[in-house]
Amino acid sequence: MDFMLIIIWISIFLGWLVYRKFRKAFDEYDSLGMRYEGAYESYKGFVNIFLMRENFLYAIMDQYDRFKGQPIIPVFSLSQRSFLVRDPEIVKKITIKDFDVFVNHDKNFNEDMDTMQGNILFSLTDDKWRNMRNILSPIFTSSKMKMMFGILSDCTNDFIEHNEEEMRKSGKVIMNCKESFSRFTVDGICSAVLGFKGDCIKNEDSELYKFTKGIQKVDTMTIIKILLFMFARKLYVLMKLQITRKEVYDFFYNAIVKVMKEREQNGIFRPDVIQLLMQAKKGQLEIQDKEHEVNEAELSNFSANIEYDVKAKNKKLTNWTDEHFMAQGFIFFAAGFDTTNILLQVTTYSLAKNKDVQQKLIDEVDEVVSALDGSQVTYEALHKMKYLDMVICEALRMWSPAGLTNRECSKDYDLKLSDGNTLKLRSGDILNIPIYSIHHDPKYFEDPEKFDPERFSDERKGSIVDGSYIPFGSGPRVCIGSRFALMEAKLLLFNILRKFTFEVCAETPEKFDLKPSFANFDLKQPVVVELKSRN
Ligand code: HEM
Repeated sequence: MDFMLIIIWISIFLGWLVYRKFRKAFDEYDSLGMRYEGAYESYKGFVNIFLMRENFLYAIMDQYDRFKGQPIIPVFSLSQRSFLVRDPEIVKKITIKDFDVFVNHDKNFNEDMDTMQGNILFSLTDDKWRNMRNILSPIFTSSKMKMMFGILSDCTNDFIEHNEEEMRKSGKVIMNCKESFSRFTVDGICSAVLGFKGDCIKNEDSELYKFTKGIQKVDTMTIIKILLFMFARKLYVLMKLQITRKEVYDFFYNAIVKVMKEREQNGIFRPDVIQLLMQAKKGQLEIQDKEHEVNEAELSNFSANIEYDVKAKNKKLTNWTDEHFMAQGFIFFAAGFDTTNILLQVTTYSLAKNKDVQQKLIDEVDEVVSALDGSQVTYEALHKMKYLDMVICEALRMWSPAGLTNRECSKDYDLKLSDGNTLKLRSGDILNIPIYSIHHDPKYFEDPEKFDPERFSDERKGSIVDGSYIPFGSGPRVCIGSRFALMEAKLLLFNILRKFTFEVCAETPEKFDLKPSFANFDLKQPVVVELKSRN
């Protein structure tokens, strides 16, 4: 038989299998007495995302918009019952008030799927998560951030020197923000987490940079593996498949496990995350009491998160190995460079397009610079900058690099809804929290497509509905790296605006959109701006 014909028959068969799953899932929803999108529309949406015709965040937003007035929508999922949360009250309930019922993220991404990704903090569950979160939390307190501030300042200086050099050579700098900021964030995360200088900013041909670009690449092979895991899990496990490619695993094994051993043997100390992981592993790292209180300097930070106290119920439960700590190093690295890179891109674009906002920010930068009297900006001075925080908050609202998170329900639970109904949740149900959609809902943010940092001014921020602004998630499971990301982005923006302005140029896109993808937040058109010297 013709090879093409076989492929067509296999595709039809797989399509039918998927459709059958949809039908089965929706038969379940009929008893709930709620409106939901029919099997055919959901199937179409799912296929569009998987064939990379649309970005998943836009598809979710479409669904979110079609069900105005409904606090929660039953949605299709391949494995268990799944819902899309539309009401910030529910967000608060499941992430904070009744956190103990909703401790875990969707458990689908587990050790069976990938030994490394299944052990990252995001994937760990129940007491294992509690225990690891407790171990890791001290790494991200303000005192440790201050320790890493110097490391990041060095990377910032490299960035500025590199662009000044470019300006001297060519008279102007047309900056491809994705490229430039990802070189900066790889250098930053490399020095802060892995403890070695990446040199990606200054070395155009950096091998490390080429390698890191491929770390999170979702290629056809990865999609096939994910589908196989979803539809034929036993076969996937039998074939010993992994999502993380071997070269990525080996890189982190050498950079973390081997380095930890070397440092241990030779008594080497460096002020980086590996060192903190080594201390954490031995139980030598604790949050000082005063660090539980919100740091005075951080009170002006609207987007900074408070660390919750989460204690594992069974303290002796875990036998962590070096590989478990390697998984945490990996996620700090992987989560650290892409998210902050996106934040920097969208902020830069918004500043170039909104000259009045940029000028106001430059005025604040200049005020701080004159108070510094020629010295480098400090951690405290940076965190007291209110307008810088407002600008970052608004960029995170409009284009939060993590547009979706979720919680899994762990037992039967009556979810009381604002429309007076009760949704009877079952153990295993997934509640998706569409961060991007909520941030763009005019009910919570008037004129949501307008870039308006004033929403976060002292006068107006009080009117933001609790649970509607969640760029880093919410509750005890909130992003552990938020302080690091904010510090890194603010530090670079401060130092750039000290010397340059961002200008729209011929290559700057008129508007920006997300690239079609089923997992990634990536911009369709590269953000390009001109850097103009302020002298
Ligand atoms: C602008 C930058 C970032 C954004 C917008 C962001 C956003 C998020 C969100 C929305 C979550 C899920 C929270 C929830 O479910 O409630 C999360 C979790 C997480 N993030 Fe981030 N993140 C950023 C940067 C970082 C950085 C720099 C790191 C590490 C250095 C990091 C490490 C993590 C980890 C480990 C988790 C899992 C936490 C847990 O399950 O306990 N993130 N992040």
